[in-house]
Amino acid sequence: MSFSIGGIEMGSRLLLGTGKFSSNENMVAAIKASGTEMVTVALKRVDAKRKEQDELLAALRSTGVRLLPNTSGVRTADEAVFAAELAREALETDWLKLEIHPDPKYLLPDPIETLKATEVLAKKGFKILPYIHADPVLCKRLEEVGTTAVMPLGAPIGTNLGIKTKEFIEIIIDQAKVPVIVDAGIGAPSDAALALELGADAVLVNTAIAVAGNPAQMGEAFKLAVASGELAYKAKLGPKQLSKKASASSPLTSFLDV
Ligand SMILES: CC(=O)[C@@H](O)[C@H](O)COP(=O)(O)O
Repeated sequence: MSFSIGGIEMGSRLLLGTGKFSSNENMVAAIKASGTEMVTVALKRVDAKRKEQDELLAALRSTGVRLLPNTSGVRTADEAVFAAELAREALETDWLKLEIHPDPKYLLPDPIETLKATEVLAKKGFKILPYIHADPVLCKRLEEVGTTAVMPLGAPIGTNLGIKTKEFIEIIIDQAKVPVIVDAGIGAPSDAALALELGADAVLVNTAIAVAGNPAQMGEAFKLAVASGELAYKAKLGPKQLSKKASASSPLTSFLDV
C-alpha cells in the first residue's frame, strides 16, 4: 500500500490540505481518520516569526504527520523562490508544494513560471511537488529539470468537480518517471478511487473533506476509496467494450435445453 516519493516511503496515498476547516479540532480529527502521512500547509497561514506559539502548527504537529508547505498566493517564479526559502527556514523542511497562480479567480497554475521555479529550486536542493495543469508535455519538462513529483489538476481548486482531465492524466501516468499525485477538484471519494484506478500514485484532497458535514467521516471515506482504487488498479480492470452491444456474463441457454 505504500509508495516511494523523494526518497521516503509513504504508507498512505492520500495527502490532505489543511485549509477551510471550521476549526483546528475538526482538521485534526479528519487528518487522523484519513490515515494521511503528509499534509499541506499554506506558508501564509503560519506565523513564521512566532512559530512556537502558532496554533495551526501546534495542532498539525500534534498529529505527527509530515508537513508540506505550499506557496499558495505567489504569482511568479521569483516570488515562489522567496517563499520556498522562507518555508525552509520556518518549517525546517526541503519539501515544497509549488503553487504559482497569478489569477485569483480561477487559481489556474502558470506553467511557465512553475517550470522556471522548479528548475531553480531543484538546484537549491528542494523536493518540489508542483501543482500544474494536466499537461503531459509540461510534466516531462518538469522531470527534466528535477521535479520530485507532478501534481496535475483534476479540476480547478475548490470546485469539487471531480476529474475533468481524465484522458490527459492517463497520458501523464503512462509517461511519468516520477510519482503522479492528482490534485485539486477531487470532490468525492469516488473521484479519488478513479485516480488510483487509473494508476495515479496518490491524490491530494482539501475542500471535499474540509467542507463536508462530518470532515472526520469524510476523511475516513477517502481513506477507504484510495485503498479500493489502488487494489482495483493492481487487480487490473477488465477492458471496456468498444461496441454498445451487451456481452453476457452468465450463460444464456434456456433452462429447457439441459
Ligand atoms: C491545499 C492545497 O494544496 C490546495 O491548493 C489543493 O490544490 C487542494 O484542492 P481542493 O481544495 O480542490 O481539494
